[in-house]
Amino acid sequence: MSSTVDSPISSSKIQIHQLDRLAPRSAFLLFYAGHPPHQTMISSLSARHIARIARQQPLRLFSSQDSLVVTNVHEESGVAVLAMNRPPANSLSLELNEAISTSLKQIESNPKIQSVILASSNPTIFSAGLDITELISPSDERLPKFWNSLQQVYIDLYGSRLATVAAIQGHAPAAGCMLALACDYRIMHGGHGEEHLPTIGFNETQLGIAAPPWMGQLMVRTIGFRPAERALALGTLFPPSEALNAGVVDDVITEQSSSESNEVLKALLPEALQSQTSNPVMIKAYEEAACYAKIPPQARVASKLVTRSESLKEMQMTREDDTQHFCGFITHEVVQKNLMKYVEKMKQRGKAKKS
Ligand SMILES: CCCCC/C=C\CCC/C=C/CC(=O)SCCNC(=O)CCNC(=O)[C@H](O)C(C)(C)COP(=O)(O)OP(=O)(O)OC[C@H]1O[C@@H](n2cnc3c(N)ncnc32)[C@H](O)[C@@H]1OP(=O)(O)O
Repeated sequence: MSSTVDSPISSSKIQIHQLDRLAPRSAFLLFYAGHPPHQTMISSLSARHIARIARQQPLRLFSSQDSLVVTNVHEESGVAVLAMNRPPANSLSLELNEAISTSLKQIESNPKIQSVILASSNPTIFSAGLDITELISPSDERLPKFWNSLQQVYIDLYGSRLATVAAIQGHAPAAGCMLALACDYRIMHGGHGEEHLPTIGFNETQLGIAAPPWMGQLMVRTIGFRPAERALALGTLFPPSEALNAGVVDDVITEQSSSESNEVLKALLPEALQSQTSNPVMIKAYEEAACYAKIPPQARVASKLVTRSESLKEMQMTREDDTQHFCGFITHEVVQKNLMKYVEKMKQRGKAKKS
């Protein structure tokens, strides 16, 4: 039996073949059909349930407003988009980390896809790094789980079989910068005038904490030992042109969006990102992603392994120690005080901005 479901959020039609008998593969099947999935909702619906609803009425699989991550695939070009969608700042909570990892794996399971653009539905913030509220007075149970989820995002992104392109529309401090550095290519927006420059970098020391070794090493591998040593110690946040000069990003786009929307981006971008179809960072990110997608995948992946497998192995070997260090460090009284002060300042700044 086969039935077709009209998706209310995209014009694509989903073929559901004998869904009742495909329980464990239902999410995969739906994803495969080019439909942007919502992790929680798909996993919470049984295949039998989905099939029953599908026969009766149009199926609403997710609402892009409340998805932590929104994705879409464009099989013709082999490119997918995975966009963080956690207002107000895409700060990385346990749940957002898990959603990024799950979505990336789902995209990887589509053999027609060779590249993914990591993006943000927020036009001025790529990601504000770790959700600082996860670090303050944390529970003994959640803190290691949280850190593990971040390590996993790094492992999944850095070791992905896909070519990964970061479309950095706005700020990318700390773990936000880590996400970008774990990609294969980084394109940053040049900002809108001197007063509104986005920045990228590891600013941890400014919070009274230090980037963990694997994050610090990622910067070292990206920009070289001496510049990284200095940037890590000072907690430097690079504005776009400095980020380009230092090699933190590969490209900076200064042109403004045009009024004409790009047809491929219209098909590629999830609903929550449709306002970005004329965005020059997105256009460039798509061009780069499509360019990577044309390279024979075995060769591309083999070359990635040459540069990344050692550090990934090291990460796997030291993962547990790293979690212990992190939990010990974060729960230290002095660190907790520093973090509280930092959050207080952040809130004051927010209030001042709003008043
Ligand atoms: C030797 C062994 C050592 C072992 C140590 C091991 C581990 C240590 C772990 C260290 C790892 C740390 C990694 C991190 O990622 S730490 C987090 C760092 N992030 C930041 O410092 C960013 C803070 N935010 C900002 O600077 C700005 O918000 C911005 C991103 C530049 C955006 O600025 P703007 O556009 O002006 O927006 P607002 O400031 O008004 O923010 C909007 C909104 O979002 C809230 N928010 C922002 N960032 C975070 C965050 N990181 N976590 C939680 N919430 C955040 C902010 O409070 C505003 O909320 P309201 O609208 O409610 O006011």
